[in-house]
Amino acid sequence: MANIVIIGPGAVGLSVGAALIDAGHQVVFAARQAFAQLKVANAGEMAPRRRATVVTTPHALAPVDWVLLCVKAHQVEGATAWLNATVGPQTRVAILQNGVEHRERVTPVVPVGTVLVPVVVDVPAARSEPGVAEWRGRAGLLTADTPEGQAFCALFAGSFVTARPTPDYVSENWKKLCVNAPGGAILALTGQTMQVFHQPGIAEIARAILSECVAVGRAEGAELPDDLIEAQMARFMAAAPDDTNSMYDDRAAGRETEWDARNAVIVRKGRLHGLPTPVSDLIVPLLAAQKVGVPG
Ligand SMILES: NC(=O)C1=CN([C@@H]2O[C@H](COP(=O)(O)OP(=O)(O)OC[C@H]3O[C@@H](n4cnc5c(N)ncnc54)[C@H](OP(=O)(O)O)[C@@H]3O)[C@@H](O)[C@H]2O)C=CC1
Ligand SMILES: CC(C)(CO)C(=O)C(=O)O
Repeated sequence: MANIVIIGPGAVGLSVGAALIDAGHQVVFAARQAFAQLKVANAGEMAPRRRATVVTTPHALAPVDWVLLCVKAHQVEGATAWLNATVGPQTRVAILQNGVEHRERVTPVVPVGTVLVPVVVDVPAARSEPGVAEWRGRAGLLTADTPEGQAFCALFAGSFVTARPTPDYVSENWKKLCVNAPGGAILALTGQTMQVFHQPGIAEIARAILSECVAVGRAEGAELPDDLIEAQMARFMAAAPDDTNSMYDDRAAGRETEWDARNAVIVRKGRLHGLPTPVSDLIVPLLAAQKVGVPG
């Protein structure tokens, strides 16, 4: 049994937290708002009763075996007090986020030498209220095939989450960005669900963002096959019309979106490699200009 603190009890944090409780670990949720019960289930299924241990102040915490950082990419700095309270010399910090800059984001806010475990998250999920989340159909996590990646995956043995190390983490991480960069931006900018991909011109924009992501990912060392673009486009076109994603959910609620981690990153890293990213250049300022506090 491991002692685990989950910072950020949102859609992903609650889902993986429920799995870790099922796997027999001591799980504490570090939250801004208290909740007593955890109601987490696969869509359409009854949530089993799980008691939640929740703390709302970092002073109530001490260093643990594992910290799972599940806040949004732009919320990492805001989680510093929680990290200060929970990370000791033996603590490993798993970063469950989208984007490809997990280490760059978290290294400045943890003690030098802290073991970081970036995680590719394939858990489509939404949180409806504190303590309540629904995941949709699959719950997969990927880490690098390192001793700490393996140790992280072992935490989920016997739970509904499938966690596994991959020999090519960089490529898997960029493949996930190839889903998130076009999907998140288009839904956040249009305020529409996945049916928008069938509107005139939208698929072309998605394909262009995807092509830029593939080119930059390859320059960063990811092995991305030639057929990835059309295979991903086919998945977008076949998505259920009312399907959404977390950028859509954030925009719909008037929250800040992860445009920097999912789209500006393509521009940033493209520049480093001298690669043109004209469509991302255009959409990033539009995403950045979306008004926080105004549901869209
Ligand atoms: N949702 C999804 O389907 C998927 C999401 N991801 C990625 O996983 C990561 C997490 O996403 P998701 O779970 O959807 O995000 P959510 O917005 O649902 O959850 C983030 C949580 O972090 C909390 N939080 C933010 N700042 C702090 C803080 N300073 N102290 C304590 N808690 C804090 C928020 O609290 P509060 O409610 O108080 O704001 C919220 O509960 C993102 O990088 C996302 O892109 C990856 C795959 C799928
Ligand atoms: C569920 C999925 C894959 C949709 O793009 C996602 O990562 C997100 O919503 O953030």
